[in-house]
Amino acid sequence: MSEETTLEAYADKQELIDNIDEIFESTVKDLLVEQDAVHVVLTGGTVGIALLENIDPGHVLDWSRIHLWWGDERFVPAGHADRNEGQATAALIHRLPIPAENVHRMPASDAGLSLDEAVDAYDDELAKYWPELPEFDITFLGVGPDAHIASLFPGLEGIEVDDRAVIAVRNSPKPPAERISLTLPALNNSKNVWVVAAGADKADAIYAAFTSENPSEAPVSAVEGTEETVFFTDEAAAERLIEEEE
Ligand SMILES: O=C(O)[C@H](O)[C@@H](O)[C@H](O)[C@H](O)COP(=O)(O)O
Repeated sequence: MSEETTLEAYADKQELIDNIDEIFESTVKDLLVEQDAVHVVLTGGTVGIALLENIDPGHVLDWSRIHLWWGDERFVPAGHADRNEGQATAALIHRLPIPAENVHRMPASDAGLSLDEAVDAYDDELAKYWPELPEFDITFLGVGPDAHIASLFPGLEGIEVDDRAVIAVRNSPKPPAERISLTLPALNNSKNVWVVAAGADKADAIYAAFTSENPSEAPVSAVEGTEETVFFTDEAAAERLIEEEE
């Protein structure tokens, strides 16, 4: 973890997602002044979806220049309640004036592709924009109580992959078992990596993020954006770190 990694702990989950809303708007606005398009990676999970629901519809952002990607997806049929993209669509995307071609969903399991073919298809989609590693602007990541990020879980081989941007996951301990995930090098090749977590059940994971030196045990400890890495949490999730400082 780099020195550029910071922790912003808010009183509770609502304060956390309200602040992310403001920071997201101002960061995207600033980026749109400097560059033609802004690429944002979304995450599933409770806070990841709650923050999308909370995005103020009054924001004046040029959504035609904003692209949405996913850090991971559950490999289930389209329309299944587990789909991260479906939850994100219901929470935010359906109310955005965003062109359909800017929303880069990972394939569903009923799209006529095997899991490996679906992984290749997402790789091809990324390659339309970046020949090598994707260069995202903002990457949101939730974190599990076991310290996983995206679908990179402790003890599984996915966290070690460093030669491709997208992988198939077949043995996720968090159901469903089959998933598609970006790899650590792809997630970390983002200007801003923003980890979001709330609740006391995340306290061990957030503590590990700042103290572990073993990504295989605590994948979240390996996140690092190219410019900035911020952990946005509530006080409950940051409790062990806060206690240590006192
Ligand atoms: O598909 C998923 O499950 C996620 O993308 C996953 O990485 C999630 O962000 C964390 O598990 C946190 O989820 P919770 O906030 O629900 O604990």
